[in-house]
Amino acid sequence: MSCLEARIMASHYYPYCPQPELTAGLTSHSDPGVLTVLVQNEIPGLQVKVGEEWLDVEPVEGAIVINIGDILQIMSNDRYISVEHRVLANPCKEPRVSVAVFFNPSLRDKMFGPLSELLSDAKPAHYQQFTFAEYMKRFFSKELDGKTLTNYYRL
Ligand SMILES: O=C(O)CCC(=O)C(=O)O
Ligand SMILES: [Fe+2]
Repeated sequence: MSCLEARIMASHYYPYCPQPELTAGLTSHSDPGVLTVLVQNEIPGLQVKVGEEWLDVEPVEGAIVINIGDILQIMSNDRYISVEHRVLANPCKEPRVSVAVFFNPSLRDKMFGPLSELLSDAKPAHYQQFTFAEYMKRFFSKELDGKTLTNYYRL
């Protein structure tokens, strides 16, 4: 099944923040789509949540970051787990810049859920079915707040 046809690019600019401890660059979230490809400049700030800990994703020249998104977690019935991440406010004088490309399904009215090939009596579905249109509407009407989208569709 194809599910990567719709690609959306978002650019982020994080200016110098003189009091970074008082705010956030981007609050904690996981990306809703299938995969995200991200490039960042040399200024740090991106963090991923591993267990209860936030770990820095150190910028590496020429490297790209690939995030697993929520709908891949759902389609794989939790075989792949989407990554919760956030960006700290930027304490450096140079701005932080990142460019993300989100790979999403293009069939907005098609039903999505765990792939039937992965399910059996021993491995029941962990998520309900939904259209991608309904799913994205829910994403855009909520806060960027951790993994609430996967939690909403979990059975
Ligand atoms: O700026 C970044 O490094 C992350 C951006 C991000 O998480 C997003 O666009 O979903
Ligand atoms: Fe993100």
